Amino acid sequence: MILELDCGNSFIKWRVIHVADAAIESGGIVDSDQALVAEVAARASVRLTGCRIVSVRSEEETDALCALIAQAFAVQARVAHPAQEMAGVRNGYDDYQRLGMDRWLAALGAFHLAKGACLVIDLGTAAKADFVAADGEHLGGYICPGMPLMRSQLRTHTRRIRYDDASAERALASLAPGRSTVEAVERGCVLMLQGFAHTQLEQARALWGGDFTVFLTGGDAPLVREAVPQARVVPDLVFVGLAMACPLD
Ligand SMILES: Nc1ncnc2c1ncn2[C@@H]1O[C@H](COP(=O)(O)OP(=O)(O)O)[C@@H](O)[C@H]1O
Ligand SMILES: CC(C)(COP(=O)(O)O)[C@@H](O)C(=O)NCCC(=O)O
Ligand SMILES: [K+]
Repeated sequence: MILELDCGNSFIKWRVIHVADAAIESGGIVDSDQALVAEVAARASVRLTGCRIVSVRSEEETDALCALIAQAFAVQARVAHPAQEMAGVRNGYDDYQRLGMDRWLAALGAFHLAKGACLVIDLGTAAKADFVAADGEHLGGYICPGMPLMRSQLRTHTRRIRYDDASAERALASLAPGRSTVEAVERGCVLMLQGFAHTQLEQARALWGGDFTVFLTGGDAPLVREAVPQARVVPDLVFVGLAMACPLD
């Protein structure tokens, strides 16, 4: 079995898949290396034979995670690295090594699934959009603060915006104009995310008319899915690209 890890800025997404058919054995989301090792050790019933990782964290943090995995599960992790070109997609950055690896792998996965022009909207710590043309040329993209960053900026840089996580969750039962601080902030930030998604769709339409596929991924994808009904919601899009960039057998 193979352990797959997607290390974002806030969370590590993990799953264990079977080598033969890539069927998913188990998976989860954790907020630390230690929690990851504990969860995988508790739930992955069969011994791991390999591990592949995509990380947007520092090299030191990624190396430390690899060392921890080697120690806990006796497997050498393979870390996905940037490429100028892969699986028919050409990296559109001036310096290809600067493109976030999660964005690159999501673009690879999306082009593989769409087999044509595609727009990837990935809503995590940051909100990202990437454009891949029908011929595989990655045209670049956009990075904005995602839901956790918008929320925490308001909480940190104002004196009178304070609320707890439970009331934040309750506030999102509707998107009507807020009648309390928590409703005003939470709903306002969701509308910002939806506005981001709509603007990206407009860009894609200007580029390609109607002939493209929209993918929606990242932990906060559910907050915009109804606002972008034409999008294919693929929560594991980064893992699709990771399997392409780091084949293991
Ligand atoms: N089970 C979960 N645990 C934590 N966050 C979650 C979970 N499900 C959805 N989320 C949302 O996902 C967001 C993080 O998205 P994610 O794509 O994991 O970010 P990153 O890759 O930057 O770490 C959080 O802001 C949170 O709202
Ligand atoms: C933009 C990101 C911070 C997004 O990280 P995430 O929201 O997935 O945690 C990451 O893709 C990154 O560090 N990119 C490098 C800069 C760039 O892509 O231009
Ligand atoms: K991510």
